[in-house]
Amino acid sequence: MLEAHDITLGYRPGVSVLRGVSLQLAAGEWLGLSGASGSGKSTLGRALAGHHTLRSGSLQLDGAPLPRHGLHPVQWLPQVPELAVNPRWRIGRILAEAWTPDAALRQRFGIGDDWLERYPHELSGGELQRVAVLRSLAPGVRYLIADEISSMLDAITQAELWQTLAEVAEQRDLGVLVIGHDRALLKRLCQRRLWLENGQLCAEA
Ligand SMILES: Nc1ncnc2c1ncn2[C@@H]1O[C@H](COP(=O)(O)OP(=O)(O)OP(=O)(O)O)[C@@H](O)[C@H]1O
Repeated sequence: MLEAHDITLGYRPGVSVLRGVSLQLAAGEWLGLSGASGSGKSTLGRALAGHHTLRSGSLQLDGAPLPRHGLHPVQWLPQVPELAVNPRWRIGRILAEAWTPDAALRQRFGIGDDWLERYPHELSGGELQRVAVLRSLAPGVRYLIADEISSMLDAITQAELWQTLAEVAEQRDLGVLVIGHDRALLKRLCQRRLWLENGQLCAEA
């Protein structure tokens, strides 16, 4: 279980983007998160993946603090995959730095063998997003924060990406927090959905 207890954080002194936010995400669960633009969804997603210093509150994985070093068991996947990869590395090296997915899994994500020799700018945004998703699935990763990851994909590629991710998540019992503005998509993917407003979370129907 991934848990946030009463977390508060912000960027500017005296201004908190999140104010006492608590949530629980179980292994194997898909949880949706939406809210108006600027409400703090990405901030919360990055915080869960250990990218922010909290002003107060805590994060726990199975009742213990999250590790400070090594592979983080919670991986944040940003909308813009360029943020997740080194632009000067070829795709093969980008993947290998995280782990070595086998050819069958690469194929399930539609990643061609010839891509491995290319640089990130030599792939489309949607292709690079699939690389970033596969890269995040290293053994030891338990939770994914999918922050608007499919909004730049066409409908068919989007459906294929979610289908593949759902299969892998089920096999590995991964918990997934899906952040997005597309409420129909969140409703389809997630058993439970939350809404972020004024720095606080509430349940969404
Ligand atoms: N690095 C930063 N430095 C300062 N302020 C930031 C930073 N990142 C985000 N903010 C501010 O924090 C608030 C929350 O931003 P965040 O990106 O978390 O919102 P969001 O709900 O994900 O928005 P969107 O739906 O538009 O992606 C916004 O007011 C934003 O301007």
